[in-house]
Amino acid sequence: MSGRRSGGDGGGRNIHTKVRASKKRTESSRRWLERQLNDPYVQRAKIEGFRSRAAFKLIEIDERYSLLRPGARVVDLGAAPGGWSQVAADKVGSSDADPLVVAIDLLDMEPVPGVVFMKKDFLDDDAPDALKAALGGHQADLVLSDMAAHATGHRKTDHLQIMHLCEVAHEFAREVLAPGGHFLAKVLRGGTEHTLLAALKRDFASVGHVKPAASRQDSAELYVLARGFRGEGE
Ligand SMILES: C[S@@+](CC[C@H](N)C(=O)[O-])C[C@H]1O[C@@H](n2cnc3c(N)ncnc32)[C@H](O)[C@@H]1O
Repeated sequence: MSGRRSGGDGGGRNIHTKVRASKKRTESSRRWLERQLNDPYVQRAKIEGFRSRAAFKLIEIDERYSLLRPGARVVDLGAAPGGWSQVAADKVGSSDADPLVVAIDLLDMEPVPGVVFMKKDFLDDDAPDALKAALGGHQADLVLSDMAAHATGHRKTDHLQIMHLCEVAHEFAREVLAPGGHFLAKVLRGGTEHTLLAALKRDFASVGHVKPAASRQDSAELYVLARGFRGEGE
């Protein structure tokens, strides 16, 4: 009788698979760390007190399109850790006494002055009403979505997940935006973003894609910007 137990080979293969997977994880963590250390936006975010390098994407888009006007009401979907909320609150002049920015995320977020935050899944049925209540019955001038589901690494799946978030965000924007309001949302290149553009063109006067410099050039990330909401039912 062989000294090997029947599970021996399987166990051995399992260990090799685990070692390979662990090496792959270590390698990708090493690459991530290297990228962080060499990323000028990560350094700038630290120096300028922003929670994320993503803050510079919104700053850059706003410099080009003037979306964040003083007094504007903003909804920030997928807000954590809070870079976009910081930028929005600062530019619209939001304060805790008169908050103009409402934010939501699955994850917790350290408080940002002038931002009403709720930890919640935006895809929950009651999320739109909770956000509207936080807006105190006011319409919004800008709906932002930087939401991204946890990446699976499967390009098509990641693309479809983010497009779904974006479509639901568009539906929400139709319900809360004031006429003339704007919608900015993250998408990933991959095919169906043109369907979304067509849907947005029915509701907004001007629709297009934006790729800010702070968005990594080797990533499929893009932002769809729809300006000049025509108003519900038009
Ligand atoms: C790229 S991060 C946002 C970064 C943020 N704009 C900033 O400047 O710090 C994407 C966020 O989307 C959130 N998210 C993804 N799916 C969501 C969902 N269904 N509901 C709420 N938040 C979601 C994630 O938890 C994550 O924090």
